[in-house]
Amino acid sequence: MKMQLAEIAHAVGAINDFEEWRSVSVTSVAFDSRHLQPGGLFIPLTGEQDGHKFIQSAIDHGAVATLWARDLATAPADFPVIQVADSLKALQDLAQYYLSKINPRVVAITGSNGKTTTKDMIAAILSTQFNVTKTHANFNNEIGVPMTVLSMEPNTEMLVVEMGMDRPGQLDFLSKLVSPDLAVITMIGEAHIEFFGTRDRIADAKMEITHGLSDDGIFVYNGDEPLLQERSADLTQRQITFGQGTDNDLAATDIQGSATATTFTTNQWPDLTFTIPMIGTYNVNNALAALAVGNVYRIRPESAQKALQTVNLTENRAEWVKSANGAAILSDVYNSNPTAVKEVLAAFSKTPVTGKRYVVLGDMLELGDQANAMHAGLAAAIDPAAISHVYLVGPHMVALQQALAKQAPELAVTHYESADLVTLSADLQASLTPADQILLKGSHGIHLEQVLAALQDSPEK
Ligand SMILES: CC(=O)N[C@H]1[C@@H](OP(=O)(O)OP(=O)(O)OC[C@H]2O[C@@H](n3ccc(=O)[nH]c3=O)[C@H](O)[C@@H]2O)O[C@H](CO)[C@@H](O)[C@@H]1O[C@H](C)C(=O)N[C@@H](C)C(=O)N[C@H](CCC(=O)N[C@@H](CCC[C@@H](N)C(=O)O)C(=O)O)C(=O)O
Ligand SMILES: Nc1ncnc2c1ncn2[C@@H]1O[C@H](COP(=O)(O)OP(=O)(O)OP(=O)(O)O)[C@@H](O)[C@H]1O
Ligand SMILES: C[C@@H](N)C(=O)N[C@H](C)C(=O)O
Repeated sequence: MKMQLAEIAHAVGAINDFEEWRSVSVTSVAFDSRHLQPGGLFIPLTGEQDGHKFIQSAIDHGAVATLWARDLATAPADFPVIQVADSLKALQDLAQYYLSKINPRVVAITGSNGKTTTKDMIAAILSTQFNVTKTHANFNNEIGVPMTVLSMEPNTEMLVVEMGMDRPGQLDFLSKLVSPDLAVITMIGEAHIEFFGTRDRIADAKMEITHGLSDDGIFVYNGDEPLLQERSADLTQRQITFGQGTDNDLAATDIQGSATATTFTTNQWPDLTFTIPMIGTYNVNNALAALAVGNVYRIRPESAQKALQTVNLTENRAEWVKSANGAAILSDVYNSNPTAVKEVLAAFSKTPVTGKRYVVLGDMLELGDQANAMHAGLAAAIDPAAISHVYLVGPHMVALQQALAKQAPELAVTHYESADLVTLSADLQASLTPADQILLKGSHGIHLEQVLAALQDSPEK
């Protein structure tokens, strides 16, 4: 980005006199002083601590100006300051201004699972023809979305933005913040169901992503999900469905999976075989969503085919890596919820292996009073003929341990407390041989990435 301070001050409703600094040029923004680049605007946010206390660190890292939502008397002397009432709102207002200035077409993606993967796939396909800016990693909330907007280069033609939520109203806000031209819902699962109670209410909240859609906007959604089909009937915008069902506008046909890649054809382009460098039928759905979006923007299917084949995916989403002793690790440690676990277990249990298959499952968080039943319910997705040993981590996983003791008493199952990741890692290192495969999946808050790092024999990520 490149804006002068005067422009920024007007966009955020500055309440101080900034005239002497009006021509200071800003080329980036950061809310963490440690991430500031020279020429950056520091945006002090309040988390556990008050970000304002890091202003000197911001200046040391190259900040040329700062927002300030505190008494001006506490601001740094002789340094460009824009005083605002609320720095988070100022960040959001600045993003909305910058978005209108660059004026890209906006594709917004949400869903209980698959947001990040689908975002990466859509960006890869659109990048074959357009200048694309996409969400960095998982920056998908009321801070992450404005940061994504402000990361756009001036020549950005397409903005591909991931939107997350764990409460009603959040997607309504984010959708109205960026006014998408096209909105995608990947699927409805059980993520954050603790705060909704039912999948119906999750679907209601996910549909909020259409609230910012213009009348000529487009809604792309998983046509296999009845909760979305029901709700899409209320929309006037053009709709495109994708999924496995043959009645979808874009349906997968002839899916063939291997450990490291999945191929499929579609009803729209029956003579074209698509390949994605990842495991799982569920990722075919993510690819279908991306193909549907590419088709809206007239990307040739052959170009989309090539883009999917080499898509650069965000780490720890069913990513194959090697352990220090050569065993194959399927790292799916970013997050977890029941549908995601069942999907990846189904795929992992079919992968060819010469040694044994091990599974490490960490607690699935934010499931509320359904947690015990949902953890026990995973037992049906664990095939003792395919899996040699199940390692469970966290208090909720005791319910799965008990269910497996009844369902498959012969299956080796070991349970660890959340604090015992070092012990778990040591036990795994003692068991794994180069011929084995191991799946790691757990909620963000269980931090199985620590086990991953131990098995890769690298410093904790
Ligand atoms: C509020 C905030 O700024 N949080 C960030 C902060 O965390 P924390 O509060 O622990 O930091 P501190 O108290 O230490 O610091 C306070 C501020 O001071 C800054 N600072 C600190 C030290 C220093 O030396 N210099 C500094 O300037 C600091 O940056 C703070 O601003 O700091 C962390 C480290 O920078 C940040 O990671 C943290 O950011 C939070 C996680 C955040 O929301 N970041 C967004 C950019 C984002 O999108 N993060 C995503 C995860 C989003 C997510 O969880 N999405 C959910 C769905 C949506 C749920 C929604 N309700 C929500 O709350 O998110 C999902 O399921 O996907 C990501 O990180 O991947
Ligand atoms: N379409 C899908 N259906 C079911 N599960 C999926 C789907 N896509 C991905 N997953 C599962 O969800 C995990 C996270 O994928 P991804 O990060 O793309 O989703 P996300 O919605 O961004 O997740 P989060 O909300 O945790 O950031 C994957 O590793 C996989 O286990
Ligand atoms: C990534 C974050 N929003 C999230 O989903 N947290 C849950 C509770 C987790 O820790 O898995």
